[in-house]
Amino acid sequence: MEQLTLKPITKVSGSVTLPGSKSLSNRILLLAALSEGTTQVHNLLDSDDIRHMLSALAQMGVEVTLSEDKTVATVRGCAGKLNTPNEPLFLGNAGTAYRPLTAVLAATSGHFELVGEPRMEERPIGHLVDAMQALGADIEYLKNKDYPPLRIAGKAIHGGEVEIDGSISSQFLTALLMAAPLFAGDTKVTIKGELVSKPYIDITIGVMAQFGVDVINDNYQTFSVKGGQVYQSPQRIMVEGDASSASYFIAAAAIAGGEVEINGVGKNSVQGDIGFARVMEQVGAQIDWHDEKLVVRKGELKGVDIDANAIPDAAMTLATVALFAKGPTAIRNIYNWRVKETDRLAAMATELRKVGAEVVEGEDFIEITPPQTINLTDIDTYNDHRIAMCFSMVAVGGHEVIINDPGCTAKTFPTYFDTLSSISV
Ligand SMILES: O=C(O)C1=C[C@@H](OP(=O)(O)O)[C@@H](O)[C@H](O)C1
Ligand SMILES: C=C(OP(=O)(O)O)C(=O)O
Repeated sequence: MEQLTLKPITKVSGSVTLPGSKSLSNRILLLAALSEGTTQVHNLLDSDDIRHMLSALAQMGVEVTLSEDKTVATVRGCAGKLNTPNEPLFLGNAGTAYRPLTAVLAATSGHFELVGEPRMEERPIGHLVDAMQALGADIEYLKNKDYPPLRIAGKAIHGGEVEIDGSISSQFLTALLMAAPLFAGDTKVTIKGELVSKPYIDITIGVMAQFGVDVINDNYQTFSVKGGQVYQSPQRIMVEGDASSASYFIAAAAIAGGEVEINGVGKNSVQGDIGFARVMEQVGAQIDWHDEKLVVRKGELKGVDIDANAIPDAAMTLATVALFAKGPTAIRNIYNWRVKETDRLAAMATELRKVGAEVVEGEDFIEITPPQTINLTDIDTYNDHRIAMCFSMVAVGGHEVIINDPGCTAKTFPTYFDTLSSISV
């Protein structure tokens, strides 16, 4: 296994440009593919999760041309008509590819098998399949009930009233909303349970609007979408920088600044994870907010106690910032960390204890008390890009750390360690 030794970093300073948002990139690619018209997508993320969406679209006959650096894509829309692929669609561990494709393909004529990495087969999808089956979709589990892989016989879906459980992942509702305009009639979706990760629904509704489809959101309880629509290409669309990826540089500057300019997200960001910057202000970071960039400096850091349900990805970064804050940090209402790339609550607790922190791992929370001294250790990353990136904060805090399998950042940020090194002193 590859290992990366990060030497102690005494200061970070300079400027970084964020890669495009994963959440926006995969939503935009799928809607561009389903559209009438050709869409030029700028600042597309080049990472594993996006590659899986691109190869699935190619297998279904969608023409996509990529610039040499793979950040500009020209997508020739198929106006809702996809080909039956010859092989199963392999979607890695990309939730933003697997879940939306499940709903959309169930409403598109053709036969499809959706497969993924072993971990994908442990990530639930039953709430989405239940809702689609209630609408008449023909979706079959190929191994275990409620989990991928799936076989889908696409067919006309009539729409109507449907309930969906929103308590495990917002991606199920995102998927249903993205498919709903393809249904013959109108759809009204009612949420069962408390909807998690709400800001991702705003991203979905925002992107759908850019492709000409309105969603009526009644207080995150019911959502209405008109049927019988074809997405309309906006012709040119720009992917904002990735706000979850920004979290590592915000944290690094707060711990070891220097001054770091982070280009690509700012006060106008459409991504909920920009909320991490507000949390870091509470922790003690000094942040200047611009329209499309943040400038972050170090501060006196103190532990906070937050409900992180709205920012599940960026909140992981707070767990390693906690190592360098005064007093304990609590991150609450994050049960669904357990069903992501790995069981992130268990993995974070284990690795934080290895560096010396005192950790309480609850069913849906984690409390971290910083250690007196940081142990030199290697960090297991569980094929989870965010664990690898989060634990680079140990080096940023002035302590050598060894990251096992650093290549796992390829899921969303293949150049992460080079970018961190470019601002490290
Ligand atoms: O819709 C999206 O783009 C995402 C939603 C979130 O998942 P959950 O809704 O499962 O929390 C987030 O963790 C994931 O990285 C991306
Ligand atoms: C949870 C994540 O990914 P996915 O889109 O596969 O759910 C993530 O990127 O942290």
